[in-house]
Amino acid sequence: DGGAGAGGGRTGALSPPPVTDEVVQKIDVNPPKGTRDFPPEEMRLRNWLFHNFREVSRLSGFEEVDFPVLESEALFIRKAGEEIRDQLYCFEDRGNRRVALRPELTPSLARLVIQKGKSVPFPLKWFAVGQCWRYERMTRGRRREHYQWNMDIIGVPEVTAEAELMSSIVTFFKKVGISSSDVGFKVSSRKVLQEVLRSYSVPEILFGKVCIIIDKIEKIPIDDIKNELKLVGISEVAAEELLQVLSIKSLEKLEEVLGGAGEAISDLKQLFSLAEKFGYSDWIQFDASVVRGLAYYTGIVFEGFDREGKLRAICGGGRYDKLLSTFGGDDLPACGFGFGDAVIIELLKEKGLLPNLNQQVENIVCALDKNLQGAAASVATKLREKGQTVDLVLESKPLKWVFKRAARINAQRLILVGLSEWQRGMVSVKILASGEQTEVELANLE
Ligand SMILES: CC(=O)Nc1cnc2ccccc2c1
Repeated sequence: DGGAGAGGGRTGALSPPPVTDEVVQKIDVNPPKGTRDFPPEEMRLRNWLFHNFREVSRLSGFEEVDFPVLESEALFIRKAGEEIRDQLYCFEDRGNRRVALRPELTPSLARLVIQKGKSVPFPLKWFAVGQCWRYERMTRGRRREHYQWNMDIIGVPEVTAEAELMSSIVTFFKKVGISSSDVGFKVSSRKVLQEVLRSYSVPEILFGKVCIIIDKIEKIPIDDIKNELKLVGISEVAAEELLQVLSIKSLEKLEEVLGGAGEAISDLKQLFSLAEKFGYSDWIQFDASVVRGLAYYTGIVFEGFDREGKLRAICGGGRYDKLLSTFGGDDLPACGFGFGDAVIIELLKEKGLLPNLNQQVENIVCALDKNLQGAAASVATKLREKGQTVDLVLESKPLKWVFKRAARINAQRLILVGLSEWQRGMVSVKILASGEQTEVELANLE
């Protein structure tokens, strides 16, 4: 209702409601539309997932970085008609600055690389796990935020960098129990598109726009694709040839069409041979229709997909050799990928691979009467100093309540601090699995 809230009907300019400490109106306890809370159970799963992301990145010698979730809007203004641009979560702040919640991490990473300039040792191998935002009409009921794992290599022009990145993703999949019969990577190069467009002397500046249109190939009718291509100035003949080439599923066929001289073929051949050496050949396949939906990719592009075809892309990435120079930096070769936190969880559910994560504590410590609360606290501290996890009962509770809590938090041991034992320097220790109960000297408790 806006105006008539707490302070009764207000006239003239809306003034903030009077600060009162009683509840003036029931607030909505749900998180904002399209966003999630992470109560303990969900947070354990999220931590498990992010721990695996970080372990794989560490295994490959990558260093973790992070950036503000809020960036200047200018960082994301691209003219190629990307969906991520239409859904930018942008606004004007109180200093009248145009800002945006980041929709992806790569532009921030590029900004930091340029900021660091020559002071960092190339090649850079950086990774990040960060929340990304989009603002889309809730009609679609989709989430407005998700977390993305990114790994990027800056300063390596050869496709060994792309091969290394895909190797890291394969390592992650294996680590969580996913095999090449569950998922695969569709791999292509935007140089395929580039070579076809050049043969029809289409100006380079249309390249990004054409890629974004082509990326919608499985999302909108083919006639709309042709129409959009015509609108940006691609001739019907060129569009036909483009769509023909995009249906090629083998490198041999592609070589027949493009000839063996171009970079697209040599990059892809090198990549497939490296995949063999890395040992993940059975995970990847050439598919010329993969272009990805981000305008800045310039070379190899890849996306992880579930072989049952039930889910959206699991992850995606590629080479973006021009992004840093468009931000005014040096012309630095770069490649990377983004891996969202949503589809992978759906896939793990489908495959019955979700880990069973419960709260675990080693000890629950309880005073048997309230005069021993201090004693119980000293026992808890002693155990914690030894690195043991302790849930300390903070108020006097009936034993029935303590046993119930011990079971719920999966405590291994119940430590009871009773008066007669305490006076003899002892505490009572009950192993909850076996029920075995013993008296232990405080000094020997570990
Ligand atoms: C499946 C899912 O949650 N996707 C998702 C959710 N939020 C986003 C926010 C920004 C960019 C991409 C996003 C993608």
